[in-house]
Amino acid sequence: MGKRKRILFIINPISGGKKKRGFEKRVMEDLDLALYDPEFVLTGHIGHANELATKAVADGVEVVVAVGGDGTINEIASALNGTDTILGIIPEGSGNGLALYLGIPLNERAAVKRLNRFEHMTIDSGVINGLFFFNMAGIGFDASVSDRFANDSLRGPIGYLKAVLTEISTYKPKQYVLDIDGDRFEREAFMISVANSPQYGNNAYVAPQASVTDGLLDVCIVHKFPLYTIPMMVFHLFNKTADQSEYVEIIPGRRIHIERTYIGSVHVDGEPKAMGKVLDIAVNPSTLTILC
Ligand SMILES: Nc1ncnc2c1ncn2[C@@H]1O[C@H](COP(=O)(O)OP(=O)(O)OP(=O)(O)O)[C@@H](O)[C@H]1O
Repeated sequence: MGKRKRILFIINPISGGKKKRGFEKRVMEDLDLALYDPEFVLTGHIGHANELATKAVADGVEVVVAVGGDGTINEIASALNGTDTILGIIPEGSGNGLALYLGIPLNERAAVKRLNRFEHMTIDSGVINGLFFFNMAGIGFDASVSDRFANDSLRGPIGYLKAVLTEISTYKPKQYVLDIDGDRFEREAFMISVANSPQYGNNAYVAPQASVTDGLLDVCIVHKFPLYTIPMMVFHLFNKTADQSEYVEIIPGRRIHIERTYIGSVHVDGEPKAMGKVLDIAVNPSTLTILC
């Protein structure tokens, strides 16, 4: 038998509103212990997963598994990005955008068993004002939603829905100037998402043509739309046809510069981050290896 691979499970105890009690015991039943030598640790605060993953990389751990949602994945993947350490995902979030896109099962046991295949792929990452993202970053309406969601104790898809419905009745479109690979665009937008993967989470596809391996980010500009078109917009989102909506414009690019008229939240893989009026975004091709 060859040397077993060190695998560290970093568990977010609050993500997705699930407690994850007994997680370690269940993993020990399903993980291939001839292949892996597992360790487990719980996160205690925001940023802790990043600290733990940075240490794991330095210690030569071969696989670090994010047990949580896109925020937990972001913290861990930011530490693994550009290194040889491989990311694993057990989706326990509210949206699970990257996991759903990669086809990782939402069922915990199935996701653990899938780690035993040790099949992996290398994906692109994005960077916005120095912060990495792997799924999606965005400004406007969706950033306001992530701000509201982060400050609400209700997690899970119901928590998201509540944040969306509260925000949609009051949100006003804003002015933006964009430069995408040297082409200038002036737009009034409801929101602008910069997509590495096609979906936010919960199978809501804002940029259906996006790919995590094409060396591009898809800039998805959602224009002001009349309220009566909301059912149609929602249909497009879940039918993977957002690019066919007359209110949606999608422009792929590698280097994106956005100027806005206000400072405030930008969401980075669903987590709100305070940023200024100027946003510089770029894609880094093939930087993160993930078990899938
Ligand atoms: N012990 C903890 N207490 C409070 N917050 C924590 C703790 N550990 C991690 N966090 C923070 O919880 C936040 C939410 O985590 P995560 O994004 O994984 O779940 P989610 O928001 O429910 O799912 P998704 O991003 O898929 O919608 C992250 O910002 C993370 O830093």
